[in-house]
Amino acid sequence: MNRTPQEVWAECLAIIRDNISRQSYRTWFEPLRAVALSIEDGAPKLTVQLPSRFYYEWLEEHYFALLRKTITKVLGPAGRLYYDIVIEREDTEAERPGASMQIPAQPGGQSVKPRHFHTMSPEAPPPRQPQGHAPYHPAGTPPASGGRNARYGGNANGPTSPFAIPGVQREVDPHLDPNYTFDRFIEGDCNRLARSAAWAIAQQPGATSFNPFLIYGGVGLGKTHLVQAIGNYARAQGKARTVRYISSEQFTSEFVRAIKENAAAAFARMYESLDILIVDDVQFFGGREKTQDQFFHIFNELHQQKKQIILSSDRPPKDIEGIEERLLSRFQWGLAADVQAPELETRMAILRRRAEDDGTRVANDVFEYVATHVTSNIRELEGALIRLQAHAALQDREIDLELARDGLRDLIKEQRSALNIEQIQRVTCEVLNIPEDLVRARTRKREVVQARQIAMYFAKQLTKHSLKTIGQAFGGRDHSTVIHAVRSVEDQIDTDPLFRETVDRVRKKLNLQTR
Ligand SMILES: Nc1ncnc2c1ncn2[C@@H]1O[C@H](COP(=O)(O)OP(=O)(O)OP(=O)(O)O)[C@@H](O)[C@H]1O
Repeated sequence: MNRTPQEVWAECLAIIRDNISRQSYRTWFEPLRAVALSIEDGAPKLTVQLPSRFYYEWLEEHYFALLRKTITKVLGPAGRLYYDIVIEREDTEAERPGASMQIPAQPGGQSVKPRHFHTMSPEAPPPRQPQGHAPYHPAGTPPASGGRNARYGGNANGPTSPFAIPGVQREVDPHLDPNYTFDRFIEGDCNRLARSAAWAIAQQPGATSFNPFLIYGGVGLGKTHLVQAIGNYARAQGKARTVRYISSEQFTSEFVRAIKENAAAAFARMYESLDILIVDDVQFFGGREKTQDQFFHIFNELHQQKKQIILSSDRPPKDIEGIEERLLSRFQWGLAADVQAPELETRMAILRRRAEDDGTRVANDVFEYVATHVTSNIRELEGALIRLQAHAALQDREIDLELARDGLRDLIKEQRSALNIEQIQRVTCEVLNIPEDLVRARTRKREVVQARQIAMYFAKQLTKHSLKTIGQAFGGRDHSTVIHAVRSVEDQIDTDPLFRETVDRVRKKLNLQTR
């Protein structure tokens, strides 16, 4: 082979460029570099370097078919494409067994970047979810009696209860929103564990050790989306016949109604017949003893039968109040995974994806502008985009930076007055490039302590919270730790120019949030 990798890749790029928008090309393909061309087992193999794992995931998700077609055209049907992903060093590596790698320092005095070779050939794609949502059809006609799904009803009060319609075989309404799919869920550091576990469960509901699977995290961070994606996927792929998504509040009112209508037994039987039960916001079971008791029995029955239970909560299981110990401990039998506020990169990707799905043209810098300013949660991020779409439609204009500034002025003002400790933690961690949860964790690693102290310093400067409240927000530390942090930051600002520069960068970014 006497062509260079760069020449081959240039040929590929020419094809790719003709097939996608200029903006997508610039974002996703221009930063890629061809690094090797070889023959392996008689097949030509081109290796391109990607700036991060994020690119890899994005390319695989969005451009897999195009890449395969292109490589086949340029290198022939046996041609293969390999990715070489440069992964930024994670400060938590030392704490994660198996995640660290011994890497030689790169020439040129740059900070060491671990390199991780991840190979991917177009012939061997990762498992992918088919597009769309297949309607649920029970296999054949439901059994007349005896089958699990046939066991509804027959109660003295007639067919008023949704669980009891004598003689009628009912299909369980899954209550799933078909838009909540894995395909539409953007993965980032903030949700990686939860997303991976959800994906594994969707392949084999009830058969993994993640049973129950509990996702927890703040408002609007994708818990409902992810738990429903499992249900949608499992149904579409025939991995589960009966799925039901329900919020804990709806479950409670259904139960209350079932009792009133003398249909509690039918209620329980219906839930116990499910292949997958998804209960959202389980924290609202708190204080409802009868409902908890009923749920406890359903839980046990399903778990014993190796049926999948999926739960969500706005806080970790140990912090859920008013729930009986026996139920709480069951919540922790499987896997509890958190979702956190997305980092800038993920916020931008979510916006981009939403705009693409809606077929809205949005200037590239608008994504950055919106994602920089709307940081609280994904629901608000989507709300900001909808607002811009409305402004653009009304004014018959494209969504550019000027329109974004105008359209979001009020929203951003609101955010300004609402700068809170969480935002300060998030921004500080983004600037210092450490995972946000570590500032609330026990770790004493030097860089984490530094980020924690800087965030405490700004929390003291920029919010009206007491030292005690600030300490609490950093993993339950006391007020003296906050005083120490503030002094330490002030001292270092005076004595260490590099440190001062770091603090300034955080301050600038915080100002950006509030401008
Ligand atoms: N990672 C993601 N990728 C794409 N869209 C997302 C992602 N996370 C959340 N969303 C979208 O953000 C919106 C809010 O998400 P969702 O309702 O799942 O949040 P939640 O955590 O369940 O919130 P709540 O606690 O208020 O119920 C939804 O429209 C959802 O599709």
